Amino acid sequence: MTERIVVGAALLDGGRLLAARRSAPPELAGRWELPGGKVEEGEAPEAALVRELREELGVDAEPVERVPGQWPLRPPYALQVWTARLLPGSAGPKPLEDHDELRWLSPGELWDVDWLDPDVPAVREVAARLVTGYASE
Ligand SMILES: Nc1nc2c([nH]c(=O)n2[C@H]2C[C@H](O)[C@@H](COP(=O)(O)OP(=O)(O)OP(=O)(O)O)O2)c(=O)[nH]1
Repeated sequence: MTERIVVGAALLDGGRLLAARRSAPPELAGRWELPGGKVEEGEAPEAALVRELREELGVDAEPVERVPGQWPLRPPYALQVWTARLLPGSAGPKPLEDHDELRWLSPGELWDVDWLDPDVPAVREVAARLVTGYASE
């Protein structure tokens, strides 16, 4: 079975990370994730990330850097994560699709939300980078 990639965005702004609460499907609703979605056939993952952030949150964003690692989801899917930032002039994120609540989490709040299980190691990687400050502008 060919592996299919789901991209998640660790959208960072002012040293905070955006978390999004899923509204569907029922088995995932209420859990928190990095906004994103499935990479389409022939699409680059970075392009999928930009597209999904526009569709789901109404923002103009750009990928910054791949977070090392890949985390298995329900086969054939696997999660890859990029840090991302809002472009100048972008609207602020709104839960337009798939989510019913958004939260900007400071480093001390990263574990206040109930992340989907596969996101936990990804958020841990992002947390290590937030603390060392490389993405905290
Ligand atoms: N977007 C996203 N999905 C995640 C994360 N962690 C995780 O387990 N998932 C799961 C939830 C879903 O089963 C799947 C992604 O599906 P999705 O519904 O977000 O993707 P999509 O927008 O492309 O959906 P669709 O076109 O099939 O409606 O991966 C995450 O951090 N971000």
